[in-house]
Amino acid sequence: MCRLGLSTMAEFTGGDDYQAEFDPKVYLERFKFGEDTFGENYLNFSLKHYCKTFTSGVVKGDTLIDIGSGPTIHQLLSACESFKEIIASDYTYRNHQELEKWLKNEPGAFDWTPVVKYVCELEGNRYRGWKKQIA
Ligand SMILES: C[S@@+](CC[C@H](N)C(=O)[O-])C[C@H]1O[C@@H](n2cnc3c(N)ncnc32)[C@H](O)[C@@H]1O
Repeated sequence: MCRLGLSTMAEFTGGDDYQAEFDPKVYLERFKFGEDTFGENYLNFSLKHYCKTFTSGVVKGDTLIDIGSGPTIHQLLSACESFKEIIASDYTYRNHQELEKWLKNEPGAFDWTPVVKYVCELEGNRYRGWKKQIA
């Protein structure tokens, strides 16, 4: 059994701290392939595990609700084929704005193309223009 003491609990970052301090643009820097070693290591690791989890066929259903999506979609890519609907959510308005910008293809939106292509390669190239399916 895992017991969390008060000192451990106090280290969690609260929603208001994210609202005040979390900068989506800075966070997104780590999702640029080929530009940052730490970010690339994290991305490679997490994408491989998301792929393994969702292509296993064990984790699937009608609706997936992602709590604390931040300004990112990488965590949802491999889940697209396993759920009919995916709901991304976050506490901060700046993260909402960043995702909206990407959804609407607005200038300055983060370019997820290299990440999407990498995930498609991991999954055996099942790239089928999935963005068109986003409502
Ligand atoms: C470190 S980011 C993770 C972003 C993304 N899920 C990823 O894997 O890269 C954590 C996110 O959780 C959000 N968050 C923190 N507390 C939350 C809460 N109580 N409800 C919803 N989102 C929350 C923050 O705004 C922040 O965007």
